[in-house]
Amino acid sequence: WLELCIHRAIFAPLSKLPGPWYSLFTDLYLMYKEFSGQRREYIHELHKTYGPAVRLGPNEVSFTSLEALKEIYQSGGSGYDKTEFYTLFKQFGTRTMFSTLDKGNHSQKKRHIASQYANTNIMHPEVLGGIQDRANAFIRICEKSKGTGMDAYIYLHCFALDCASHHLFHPYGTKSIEGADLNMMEELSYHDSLMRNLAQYRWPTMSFWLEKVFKPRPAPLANDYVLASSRTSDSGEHSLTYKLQNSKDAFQPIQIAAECMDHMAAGIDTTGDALCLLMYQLSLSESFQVQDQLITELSINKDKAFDDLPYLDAVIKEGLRCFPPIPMSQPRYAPTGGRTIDGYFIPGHTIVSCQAWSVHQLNEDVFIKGDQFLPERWLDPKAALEMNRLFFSFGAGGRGCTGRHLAIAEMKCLLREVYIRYKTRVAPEMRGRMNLSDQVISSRPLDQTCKLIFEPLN
Ligand code: HEM
Repeated sequence: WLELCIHRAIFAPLSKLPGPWYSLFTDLYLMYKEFSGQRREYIHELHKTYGPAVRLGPNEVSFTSLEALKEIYQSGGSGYDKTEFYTLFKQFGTRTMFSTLDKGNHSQKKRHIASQYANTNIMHPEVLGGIQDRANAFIRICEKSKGTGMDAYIYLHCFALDCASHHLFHPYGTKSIEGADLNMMEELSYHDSLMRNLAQYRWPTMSFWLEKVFKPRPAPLANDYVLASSRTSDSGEHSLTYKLQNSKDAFQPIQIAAECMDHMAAGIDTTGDALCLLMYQLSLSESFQVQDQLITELSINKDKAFDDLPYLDAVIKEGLRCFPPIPMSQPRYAPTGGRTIDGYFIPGHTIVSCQAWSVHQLNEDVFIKGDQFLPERWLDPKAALEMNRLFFSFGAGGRGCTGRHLAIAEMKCLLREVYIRYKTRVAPEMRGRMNLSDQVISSRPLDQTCKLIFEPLN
């Protein structure tokens, strides 16, 4: 033990990195922060104290610089391989594109999937029409609320579920906004599986016993729905099911179901939370001026496509920058032989990562007043170019978010339909706390409720 401690303190390459002294010897304190839902903020504070490269434990380092982000996530196209952390995201016992660890297997799967998420496919009437239909359904709920507080958290998550399932299974998408599949949205979004997932990740050899203490999260409605819908033989040509079923026998039925389940889960909380956190911010009195400017842009450009509205684009970008739905570390292994990152030698198999929360706030030369919600910052093309390089809400490189065009189309479509008709403000009876509550990799509003008032314009 003494030898090991001396080695870690003096000779190990990570001893040259800045970080708290105890991180040389143990990651117990990091684990305590993880289990108490404070990992993201803990790492953020460490970066504020120690700078852009911080040792988190004897085998783990976090970075915030552009150089590190490019090296870890974009070098060679897809960056470094994922760690076993992603095993937590297997579906039906199967590795999906997201939970595949190595580059080779990942790019094989991605070859069959990516085209269905390309912007040209998302803009096809079959896909866009589905999003528009769901946005119209959301507006009907706003109309019904008649100026009283409506829980936007619920209906925005329903919107996200309906849009994702439409893209996966068209014409068998859910209709949770109307109430038919509301239980499925609740089953997928209102759960508390942080402890179970973290315990499984940290002590995988004890899985058998952990299963007894932390019961698996049941999702019978979603499982049945996905298993049945992914087997239908008449799904739309632009849906993911169609593409996977016709991918030259590359996917077995259970793999198709697993992939679809993964994308449905990936699409609900991310897009739902992003919209909820953004609409809440817009509904605070301090953002009324932003809201007014958005309303003006929409009202004088009624005939324009949502992609031709620069202020709408800036509002969404700034929302995702300030409140990234995946604000936490995206862990990767340094390749065999080690690499130099940010001027430090990092041995092979060290866990390295960046977290969007810190990347977006601590690069103050690029994100000036980074802790403030200022959509205008995206209107200057030169500044936007710099900021885009550090924009990490969708990850980066070949393993970044496949669904980003779908998510952006959903967000633009919904915000346009809302702010062309309504001004929103926080309902007086709103008691829910909107602070970010960390889950395993994503964060969500702490109390999972957000009451807003939709006041008709004119
Ligand atoms: C605002 C909404 C969204 C955000 C912020 C978001 C963010 C992300 C991020 C950060 C990653 C990379 C995570 C990592 O490497 O650890 C990711 C991956 C992924 N996302 Fe999203 N996502 C969003 C919406 C969606 C939607 C709507 C879908 C599909 C319906 C989707 C499907 C995926 C998939 C399949 C991956 C895995 C990509 C791969 O491994 O190649 N996402 N997303």
